[in-house]
Amino acid sequence: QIKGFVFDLDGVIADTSIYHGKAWHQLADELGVTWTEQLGNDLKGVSRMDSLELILKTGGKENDYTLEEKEKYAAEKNTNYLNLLKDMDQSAILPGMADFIRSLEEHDYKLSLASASKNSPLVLEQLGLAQYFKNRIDPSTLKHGKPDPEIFARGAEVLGLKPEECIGLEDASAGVKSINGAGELSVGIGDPEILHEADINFTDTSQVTLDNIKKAMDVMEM
Ligand SMILES: O=P(O)(O)O[C@@H]1O[C@H](CO)[C@@H](O)[C@H](O)[C@H]1O
Ligand SMILES: [Mg+2]
Repeated sequence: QIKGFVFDLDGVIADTSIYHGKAWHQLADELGVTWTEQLGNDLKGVSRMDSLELILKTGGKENDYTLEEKEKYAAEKNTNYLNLLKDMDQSAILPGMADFIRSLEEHDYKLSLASASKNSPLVLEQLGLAQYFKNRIDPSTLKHGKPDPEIFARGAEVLGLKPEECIGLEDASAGVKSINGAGELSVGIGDPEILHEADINFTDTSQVTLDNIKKAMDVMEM
């Protein structure tokens, strides 16, 4: 029986993936690395330093910079990202997500947040959703980032639930892998071809409701 929901943030609750994409694209241009949609997708759900490493590797530049220089570039990207976030308000909550989160609370489901982003407390504040996510996994305490199961496994633990009592929600394939690896039921939001490993697929957040999830679970005879 499902008792809890473990949420990714960027691209699931908040329309912030585009801002991360823009800020990484800006940096890739500066570093002379060709930006592609595929690269943009591959960075989704991946921690800041792992994202930078992925960009450098894509450009064959992974050995061109010292750790110090890499940290400087990562900080530069974050400054650009925070600038893009400056005017963000509750209108950046993805369609249907505020109602969905409220409906979960009304039905006494437990909620936790499993985001790779160190900016998630700020984003939740700006969206006026912080009160729903008191159980937030601090990504700086992780040994391994997504697609490793650690963050979603801890997302269930912090709720005092078993993985099989939880549903994880993600927009990134690295995130779906993490949910599956943790033994939770995975809901993939976005292109079903990219998120083909998800147990349940919705093309966009407006379809994510308790009813639709129950219907999909009935189809899976869960
Ligand atoms: O720079 P933070 O905001 O700490 O981490 C971000 O987390 C995002 C996933 O939610 C990921 O897509 C970005 O590449 C990463 O920079
Ligand atoms: Mg995401």
